[in-house]
Amino acid sequence: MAILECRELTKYFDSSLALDHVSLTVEPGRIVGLLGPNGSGKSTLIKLANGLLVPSSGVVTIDGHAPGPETKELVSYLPERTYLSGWMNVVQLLDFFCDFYPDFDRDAAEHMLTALEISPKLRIRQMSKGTREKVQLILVMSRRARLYLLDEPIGGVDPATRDYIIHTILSNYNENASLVISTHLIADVENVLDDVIFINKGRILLQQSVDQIRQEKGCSVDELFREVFRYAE
Ligand SMILES: Nc1ncnc2c1ncn2[C@@H]1O[C@H](COP(=O)(O)OP(=O)(O)OP(=O)(O)O)[C@@H](O)[C@H]1O
Repeated sequence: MAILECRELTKYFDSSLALDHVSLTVEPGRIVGLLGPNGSGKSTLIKLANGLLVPSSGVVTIDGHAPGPETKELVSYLPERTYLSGWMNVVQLLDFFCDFYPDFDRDAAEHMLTALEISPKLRIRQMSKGTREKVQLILVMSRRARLYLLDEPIGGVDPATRDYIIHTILSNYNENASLVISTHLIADVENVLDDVIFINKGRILLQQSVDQIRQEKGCSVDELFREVFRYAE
């Protein structure tokens, strides 16, 4: 069964259409790039999957269930904006995640924080944007979840560290889990993606595996994205 499924998922904000009859599936064990320009509906889709928004029509399910308390145990979510309190330091954040999430692997988180030389005493409000993103991503990826929904995880991280982060994190997560990464930094993530979903103005333009794209179209995801969006209305 698909871990995430949307059928004809539609979301209006007042009269403005943010998602327009979106149908897609994410299978277990896949790393999926949700790729689209600003305002294309990526965050709206992820929030609907988390139950933070309610669909105007259509359905979203996680492992066959509508978003709710049951699915929150399966999903580890990295929101677009931080929800962590500025006064908390890294140790307090680790304590918080341990208390809150039974599936949190504290050793794995500590290991990644050490690898990235992030001091345990550092408070959220003292962190640079990039460091804050690294810490949040480590916390979210240290849960042993079935589905990770990452909304723009690495926008503030410098390009030299992005690759390292992506690989550190991917070498620490459960291979049977699925990952949806929303980003417009395609070149940085395309080597780790199994599938891509292109979204524009609330509509899915393409859902395909990266291997298929390379074989059939003979180009990289980044090149195809530029091509498709050049002609998108
Ligand atoms: N709470 C809201 N109220 C009204 N309109 C909203 C709200 N949230 C999103 N929208 C609108 O819905 C559309 C999709 O927004 P969304 O945030 O999902 O895009 P996105 O692809 O995540 O963009 P970005 O890459 O800039 O984060 C946009 O036109 C946005 O202005």
